[in-house]
Amino acid sequence: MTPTVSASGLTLRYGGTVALDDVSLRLSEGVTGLLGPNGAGKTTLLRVLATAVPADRGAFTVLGHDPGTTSGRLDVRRALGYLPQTPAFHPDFSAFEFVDYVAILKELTDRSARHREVRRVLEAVDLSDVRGKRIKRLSGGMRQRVGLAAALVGDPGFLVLDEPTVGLDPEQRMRFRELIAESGVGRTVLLSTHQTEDVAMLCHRVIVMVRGSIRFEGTPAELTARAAGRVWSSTARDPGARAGWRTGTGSFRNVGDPPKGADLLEPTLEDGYLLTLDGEPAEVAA
Ligand SMILES: Nc1ncnc2c1ncn2[C@@H]1O[C@H](COP(=O)(O)OP(=O)(O)OP(=O)(O)O)[C@@H](O)[C@H]1O
Repeated sequence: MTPTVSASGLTLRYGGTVALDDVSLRLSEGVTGLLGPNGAGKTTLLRVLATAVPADRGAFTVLGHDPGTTSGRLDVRRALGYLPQTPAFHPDFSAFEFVDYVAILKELTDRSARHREVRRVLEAVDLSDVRGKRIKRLSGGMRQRVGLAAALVGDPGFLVLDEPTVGLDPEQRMRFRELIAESGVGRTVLLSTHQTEDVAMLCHRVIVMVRGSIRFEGTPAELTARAAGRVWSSTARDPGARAGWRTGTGSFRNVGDPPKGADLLEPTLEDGYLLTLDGEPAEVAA
């Protein structure tokens, strides 16, 4: 697939902390999930790609634009929709007013065309009915949808979403996943998350970051396959297990190096992810 976003050698330090350590990647149309433990550098990578903070070293392009130049940076920002981890809503704004405000910042100067666009994105995230309500009166799920609507203003080709499903109940999360999946049609979406189900359900590619570096890049099926033959059931926690827990049925589910003749279980993406975190060598799948 043709890459729409390419980065090479991105490095960023905060004092003695290396938040990004020589990160290179290629993204294409569709939803790519970014997994990694707390402090792995996910937010930092998203902020760099969203031109919110410059890297110390390295380069990247977004839809052919180079943010290393002043005009290229503007072009990247025009092509970008960014939903940060904690969006800075003005709580007294209505959903419409907030998205309209973002549309003004995105240089949609013609008032009636802009209002049409604001109505379009609010409709796309299913908020038309509450567009006049103040943001402080909306539920957490609705607020996240206001943030997504703001990110979608102007139909950006590259959408960056930082943990958008955090704090949502299962029903809201499912609805939000549907919206992200729709947003990924004909567009490049990079989504950071701690939810392996988000990745299993809606991503066509997945990147795993650990301590500022990319540990794995490939399809969700390839990440799951890393745990093939390495998940098993037992009556007590197995010493060969890198992770193991008692399940609701009373038996143990173990992930790691199974003993001979172990009762193997079907692996999940989470199992592949756990093994990738746990000192597995880096792997970049084609
Ligand atoms: N503004 C900052 N000043 C100093 N250190 C920072 C700053 N932002 C991030 N860091 C550090 O850089 C590293 C990467 O942080 P980052 O927030 O990118 O990780 P993350 O994978 O997004 O974590 P989380 O899942 O908890 O959001 C961490 O060690 C963090 O403490």
